[in-house]
Amino acid sequence: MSSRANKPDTQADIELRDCLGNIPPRSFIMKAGAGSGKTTSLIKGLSSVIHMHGSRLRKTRQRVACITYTEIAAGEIWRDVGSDPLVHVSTIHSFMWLLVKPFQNDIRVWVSRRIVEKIEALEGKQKDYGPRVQQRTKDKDTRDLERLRRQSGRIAAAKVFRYGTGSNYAKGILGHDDILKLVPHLIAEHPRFRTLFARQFPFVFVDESQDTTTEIVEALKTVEREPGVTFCLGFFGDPMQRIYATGSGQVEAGAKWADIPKPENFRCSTKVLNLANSIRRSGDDLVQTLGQRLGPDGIVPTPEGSAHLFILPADDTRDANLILVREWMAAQTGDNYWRPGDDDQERVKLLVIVHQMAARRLGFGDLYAALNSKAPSAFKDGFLDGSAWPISPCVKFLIPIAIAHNRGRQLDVMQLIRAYSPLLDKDSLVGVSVAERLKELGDLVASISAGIAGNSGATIGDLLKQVHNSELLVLDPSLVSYLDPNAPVPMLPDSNETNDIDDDVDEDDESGKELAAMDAFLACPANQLLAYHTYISERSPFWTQQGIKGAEFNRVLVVLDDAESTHFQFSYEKYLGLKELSDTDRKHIAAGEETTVDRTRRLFYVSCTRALKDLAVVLFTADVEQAKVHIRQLELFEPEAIHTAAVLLGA
Ligand SMILES: Nc1ncnc2c1ncn2[C@@H]1O[C@H](COP(=O)(O)OP(=O)(O)OP(=O)(O)O)[C@@H](O)[C@H]1O
Repeated sequence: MSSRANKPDTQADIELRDCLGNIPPRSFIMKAGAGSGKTTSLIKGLSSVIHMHGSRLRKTRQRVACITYTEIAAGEIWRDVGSDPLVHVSTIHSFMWLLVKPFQNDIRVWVSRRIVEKIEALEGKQKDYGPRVQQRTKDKDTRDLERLRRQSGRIAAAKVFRYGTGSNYAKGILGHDDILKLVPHLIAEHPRFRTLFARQFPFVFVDESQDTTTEIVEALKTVEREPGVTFCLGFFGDPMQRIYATGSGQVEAGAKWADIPKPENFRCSTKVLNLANSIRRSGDDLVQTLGQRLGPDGIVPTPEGSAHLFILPADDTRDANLILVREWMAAQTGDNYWRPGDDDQERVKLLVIVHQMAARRLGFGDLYAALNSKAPSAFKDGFLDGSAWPISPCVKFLIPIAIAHNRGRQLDVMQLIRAYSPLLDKDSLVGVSVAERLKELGDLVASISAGIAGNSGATIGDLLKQVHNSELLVLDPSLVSYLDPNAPVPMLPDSNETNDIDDDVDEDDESGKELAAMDAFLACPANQLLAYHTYISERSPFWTQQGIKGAEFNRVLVVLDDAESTHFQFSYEKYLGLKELSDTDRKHIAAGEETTVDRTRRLFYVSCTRALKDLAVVLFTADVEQAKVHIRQLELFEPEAIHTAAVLLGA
């Protein structure tokens, strides 16, 4: 077995084993900070289940389920438990689909009801149209309603229901969102479903539980409470590392559950850990201690490391100053890898929330403006990790396939088609010559690649319409609604226009905002997707696909820059007390709801705690001196580790 399963036991691992060995096994939560080894404990826990209960589980054809955040994490965990078939590791969506797939009749009933609900919601919306609702919103609603009514009439014709990336009920395809709603519904309404679930998987562990939706957490807890079933549920998470608004944050332990603390940090150097603890002081006050690291020759001392803050002017010296910071860090730490080089990605992990000006410089200014400036908040959030529904098919399929095609990696092209496209499914090949279909696919891929990685001048709208019309992908219905042939051709707004709006803006007209954002998005040149992809996969603190979450790097450079930011979910200046809170923030505080400050603190915490040894934080701000005086009082960084441009002069 691999290294993670063989890490030395901590007290938490011993308590976890006690839970698993208890008769009946006891459910638990393990809440612990960054780098505390939660995933390591989870893997050790899975190994313990195999060891303690394996032969019984095998006889009764039962398995242990482990839910993780990404396919990549799932693969790593499964390998860490020796690829044991007793353990089923998967993402939440795949796991939920595995549970629900055999219940085809119940799915059909649910889908019919869901369409009726959607129709009723739209009809209700139409009745309540206020004077400000645009005619285009009304037309779109009418088209959506017609589509839903058509689908409703065709449900009976769907032979089986399958799980896909987007949903198309008439074709029997359920999307991600459907699965996350369907399963909690079946769990809540059908005792038999709860019993069968627990019988199949008597142990269920959830990693990164802070980002698991509240509905799923509650549904799992309902199974755990079912009388007469044996079901051991374990949540591993850290509320301070929640990055999605839909995440449950802190999972509360049930009455008889164990609440297992894990106070050590095995990842960060002493200085980085001190900073991490300081960041949490204004949050939930969780304090971590240095974990004792054991090497083959005994205890390995924790490196002292460093955590520096550079407060620098927010002007056109930014890029030059970032290079000077790296030079300074190299000289200070004696680590040459701080200096820029050809293999820069391997050297320093740069984490930054991009803003309008940077996006323009990096080559995706229009795309940024479309999905940020006046866009609904769900688009802004999902922009930073590629999960927003307009852009997600581009991130998952169109961009990777264009890259693979251009590099001549045919195997990767085919793998992507097999994973995402229904065009090679058995059903879709009935009566079609395979050679013809492959030729059709080849042409489509070439055209997409020319749009994204070539100079065909195609817009994102052109590509998505092509994908939709050829049925290359099943797209999310929200997106389909904009690709309708009757929808007017979108126009690209002037990207140099200042689109900044205050965060106190009226949030009521979300449909109007969505229309405007989608117009701009579909009109964007498709070749901006490549630059955007480079940003999110290399610099975004939110990129979970092969990710920042759970990842660690020797040298981390975190850039805090609110300038021109239209991403009001985050503001480093508000977090650091350099900018006044808005009325909206105050309203949220009064209502006990989370604020920009809470979200930014979590983002800052996740970013800083990726550093194994040395960390440089660069704050670009208008008034450097005032910021320096203020930040010193916060006691986040050690006073001698707070610098201004003066320190860089000799670098
Ligand atoms: N018991 C241990 N002894 C020594 N090192 C450990 C131990 N447990 C974990 N580690 C090491 O600490 C680091 C962090 O572990 P892991 O990724 O499991 O933490 P985590 O709590 O899941 O992190 P995060 O929540 O920040 O993503 C890894 O390098 C891991 O190998």
